[in-house]
Amino acid sequence: MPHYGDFQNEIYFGGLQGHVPKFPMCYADLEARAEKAMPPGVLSYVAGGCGDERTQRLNAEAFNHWGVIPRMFVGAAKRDLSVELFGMKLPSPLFLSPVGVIGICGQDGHGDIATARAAAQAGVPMVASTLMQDPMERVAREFGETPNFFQLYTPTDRDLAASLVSRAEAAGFRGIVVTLDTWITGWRPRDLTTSNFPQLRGACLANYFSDPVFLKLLGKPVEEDPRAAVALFGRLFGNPLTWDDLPWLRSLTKLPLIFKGICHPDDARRAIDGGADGIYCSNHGGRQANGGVAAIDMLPAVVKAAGSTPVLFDSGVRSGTDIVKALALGAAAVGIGRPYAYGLAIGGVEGVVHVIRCMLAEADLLMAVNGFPTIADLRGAAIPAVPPGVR
Ligand SMILES: Cc1cc2nc3c(=O)[nH]c(=O)nc-3n(C[C@H](O)[C@H](O)[C@H](O)COP(=O)(O)O)c2cc1C
Ligand SMILES: O=C(O)C(=O)c1ccccc1
Repeated sequence: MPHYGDFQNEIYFGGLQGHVPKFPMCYADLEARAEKAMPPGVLSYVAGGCGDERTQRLNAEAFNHWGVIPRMFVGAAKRDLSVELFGMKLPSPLFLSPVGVIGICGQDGHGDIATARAAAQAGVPMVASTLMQDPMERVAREFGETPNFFQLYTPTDRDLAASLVSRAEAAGFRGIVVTLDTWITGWRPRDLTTSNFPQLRGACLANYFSDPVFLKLLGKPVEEDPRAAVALFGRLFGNPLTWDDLPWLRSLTKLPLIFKGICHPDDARRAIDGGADGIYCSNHGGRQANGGVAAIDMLPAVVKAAGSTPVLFDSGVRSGTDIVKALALGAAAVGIGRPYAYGLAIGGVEGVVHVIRCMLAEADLLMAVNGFPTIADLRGAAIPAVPPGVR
């Protein structure tokens, strides 16, 4: 079985033939290339976050709070990065987090389709946002063997919510991720400065505009009155859910149901008691609330509270090293948001696959060097980087 880390040999041996990689090899270079490739409005929307973005920065920096101590004489010559999630065997623990403008991050305006193709090629699940530039049924045609998930922004209209979920089931998605932290958007100075919110300009609304319940509520074809259609989206988008809504959400599907945006152990416990199959620990990459704790620092308590229920994680993951740390802190699977959006912007399908390959190669080689042949071996291996008492 080939290892993800073999990508390194491919690059060095390619160098003997005079080749150097076409795409950036680290996050800083990736970001810099994407800044040149993306239209300013899309770039600021993707790159930005809430307030002065201190939580966004802290998400990435806080990985420095944790470290893995290397183990010797393990001989981790063979590694297995596969995980089992909701009864599905995945070749790696990485997934692509939902990005509700991915449809317009690439050069061709069909970024959801490109991402789905990259997911299929790399064997890495895509969590597809409710906000898509092409309808979910079209995007799902690209999935191949890779299981993928549908992320629901629960609209205020319950029939519309039910319709979106049943369409996702029919299209072949393998789980439903309900995002809880974004029924209203956080204060985002970069977008406010330019009065720019892509969805309110009609971008990425294909799942609404193709939905029978939405069209019935609109009462006329979208083409007849596009402004009214966007306005209706604006009115229906955000549902400030409470615990009372949980039984209804659970009743919508028999697929695995995962709640995204959970950072408090009590919320994890209560969601599991209410029938959640998975908990998704995330602070939305610092886009929603500023001034909070870094997501990675909240992961251990959420994992402990979740017990045997799998905990997915994202926010601030920028490298394979970060993936390894999140796994060591108990994540069942680890997501990336901005990194693959930048990959798409600079290289389409190939760019996303490149970002995935770099992340997994680094994670695999780190596990080799540190003596952890499987993810199960990694569990519990991360400790605070500054041991108590030293600070
Ligand atoms: C441009 C952008 C759009 C996003 N759209 C969604 C979305 O539609 N649904 C959702 O649940 N999360 C959304 N997120 C949050 C991501 O799923 C994820 O939590 C976050 O990007 C992780 O942080 P990272 O970007 O630091 O990796 C979005 C993030 C970005 C950057
Ligand atoms: O921008 C976001 O982070 C996001 O998740 C979103 C997507 C659509 C509408 C509002 C917010």
